[in-house]
Amino acid sequence: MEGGKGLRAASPLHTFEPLRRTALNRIFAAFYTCAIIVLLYRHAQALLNYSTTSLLYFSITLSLLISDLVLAFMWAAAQAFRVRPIRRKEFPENLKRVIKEEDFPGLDVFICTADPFKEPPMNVVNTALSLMAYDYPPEKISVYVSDDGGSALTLFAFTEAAKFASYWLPFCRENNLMERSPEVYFASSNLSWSPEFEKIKMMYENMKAKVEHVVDKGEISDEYIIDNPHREAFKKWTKDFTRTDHPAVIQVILDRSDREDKDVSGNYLPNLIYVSRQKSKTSPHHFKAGALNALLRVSAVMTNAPIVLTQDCDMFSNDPKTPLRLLCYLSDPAIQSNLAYVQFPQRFHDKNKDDIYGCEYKRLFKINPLGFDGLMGPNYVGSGCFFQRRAFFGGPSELVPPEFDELNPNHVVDKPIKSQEILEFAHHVAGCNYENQTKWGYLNGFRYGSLVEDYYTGFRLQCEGWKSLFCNPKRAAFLGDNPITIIDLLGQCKRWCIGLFEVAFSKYNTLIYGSRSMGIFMGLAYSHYAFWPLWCIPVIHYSFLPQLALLNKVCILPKTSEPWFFLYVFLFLGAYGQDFLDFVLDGGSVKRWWNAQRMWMIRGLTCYLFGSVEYLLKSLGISTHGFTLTSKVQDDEQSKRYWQGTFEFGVASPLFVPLTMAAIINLFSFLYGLKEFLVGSNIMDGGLFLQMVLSGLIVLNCLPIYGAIALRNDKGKMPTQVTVIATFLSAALSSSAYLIFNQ
Ligand SMILES: O=c1ccn([C@@H]2O[C@H](COP(=O)(O)OP(=O)(O)O[C@H]3O[C@H](CO)[C@@H](O)[C@H](O)[C@H]3O)[C@@H](O)[C@H]2O)c(=O)[nH]1
Ligand SMILES: [Mn+2]
Repeated sequence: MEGGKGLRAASPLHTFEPLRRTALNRIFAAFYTCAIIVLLYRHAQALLNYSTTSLLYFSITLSLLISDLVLAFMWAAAQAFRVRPIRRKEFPENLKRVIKEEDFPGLDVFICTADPFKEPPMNVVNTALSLMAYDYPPEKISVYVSDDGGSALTLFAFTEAAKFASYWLPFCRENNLMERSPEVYFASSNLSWSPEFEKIKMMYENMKAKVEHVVDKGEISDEYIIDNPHREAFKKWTKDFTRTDHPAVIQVILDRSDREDKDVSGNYLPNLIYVSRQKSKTSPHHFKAGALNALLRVSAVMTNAPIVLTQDCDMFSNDPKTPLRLLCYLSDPAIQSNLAYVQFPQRFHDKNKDDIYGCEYKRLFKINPLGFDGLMGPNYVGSGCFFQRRAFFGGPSELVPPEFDELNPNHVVDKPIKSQEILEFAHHVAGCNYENQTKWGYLNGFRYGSLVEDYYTGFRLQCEGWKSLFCNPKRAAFLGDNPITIIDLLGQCKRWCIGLFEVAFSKYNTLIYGSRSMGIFMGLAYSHYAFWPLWCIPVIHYSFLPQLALLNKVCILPKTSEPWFFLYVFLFLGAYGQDFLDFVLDGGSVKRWWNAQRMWMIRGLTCYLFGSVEYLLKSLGISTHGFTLTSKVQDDEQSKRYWQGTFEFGVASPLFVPLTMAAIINLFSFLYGLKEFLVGSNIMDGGLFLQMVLSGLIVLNCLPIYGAIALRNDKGKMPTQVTVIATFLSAALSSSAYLIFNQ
């Protein structure tokens, strides 16, 4: 099929094709729907026959019904992704026929960082360098670094990076490098040696050592800022300057209009601007969304490029031609006029190993691997996403103008960025009280009100009538790291759960408001994520109830001799099998899929549950919950264990208690069932077969947890405290179950 109408068919800029599995998906969905209806009918019938059964049986059926309803809802919502999957392709090589390089749009890059100790400044520098070195006219690029931690260490790292950039950028261009993050490039194995290479490598190592030394010491001694034009800026870090209370610091580190800021080969360098917005304990700062809105304004005042790229500090560019792929869509007037954003996937820089935490789940969770034309592209996932600036100011047909004309997306900046006037105004719009009584965060810019500001903003923009695209080239556009300890991973996921519920239960809820604004399929697709934490209901039910029943020889799932048995088998294999196929057809390995489904189970027993509870407490006003940063520091020992495929527990967190309990109870019920089977009791014919299989599957999933409880002695093992508490609670739970089942 042909995209980009009006272009010669011989040289399209982009195309898309529906995937072959579409028809199969739809047929399967029809069958599966029937099966779900039959299952619900079975439950309803059992409930109605209540008079002839016991209260116990009634409650078990009711609780199974509730979990199955959640499963059915999640399954139905996920079908929105499967009705019309497409795959897109871009042809950047055809661009030169439609657009000249001097007509390329300007690009403002936003890099967010918030804490020099959790997000090492050298990582942030590498991200920035990889983007500054894009294969794009450097005079069209401006890189803005948002430092929410307000740290002089970060500013220092960037003043050093700027010096290095004037060597690094020409080096990348002349050698046509693909990896333009120096750290990644120098660590890669296929390097060709040359004197020039040796020189630049030395330079990088020196800069890195210097920056890391300063960060380790935690302060910048005077000797380091000698001859530095930024000395004045460092003076802003007075005694009273704290991360939560400080004035705005905006420092132009590289200025492309400055004749001195050229690289060693005489080419322009991109603008590089350090921004730390003003913070005060008395005004809300809205975390990352607030930081991005401050950047939207500061960049509007200084450069106002029509395209904005948002980037987390731990995700670097892996393909210098990425912006050209974007242009393939923007050069198509039919698409350009209502396109809010193009999202690129962020893959994990995983050294080709299988990640025990199934890191690909992040991809499956947030980015559907396919594009959904007419129905959906993807949601915005916070990083690796190019926006049209215009999208932040009202729907495609009506502009919601900002307070000042200077912030209007159509405004043309006609003064140099270092001029007094521009700098003063930039500081003004970065003020902590600037947003009071304005539309920022509500009608303009990144939206406030949810800890998943990315998901929420993408959703709201699409409700306004904007479209989005998913661009999934073979070579990943961005690579980054993922947490290597399970507590970091679950903490991150808990924050997402709270944020998603904030959207699900707001007046902009995805199901009603979403379906009304964008149609039922989009509403469902967004709901699949908004109600994500609900997974904890079926996961917890199916991890405890059938097992406790098994321990008491009570049969709560169909017997092998009943026709219902086949219904259960179909429902289970159908959902699991389709998930497996989607994963594998998209290039995932079997082992990765296994890891990903294990993490799904673990999340169900941990962060989905705790996230839901914390959301509840938060909405009752009992507790508050902020944006807890994910740590990007890689402890050597932890890294080693992680890459050996060992789960990293280590901290005594309540999050691990229900998980350990499930591990214990499933092990016991499975062993009990096995014993009964071996001594020849008729428990299998009695219908406990499904319950046995379920326990067995969970035990298999829990193998690393048994290891962490009993076999390991390193720092990452399950803390004894957790094991003791979980054992105690499991004993209490099974005793109560015994009393209930045998009353
Ligand atoms: O007050 C804050 C908090 C965070 N950040 C930045 O936000 C980014 C994401 O934070 P991180 O701790 O890495 O969270 P993750 O869970 O890894 O982030 C995912 O989830 C977030 C929403 O919860 C999205 O914003 C991110 O883009 C997405 O990668 C980082 O660059 C931070 O520096 C800020 O700028 N200000
Ligand atoms: Mn992150």
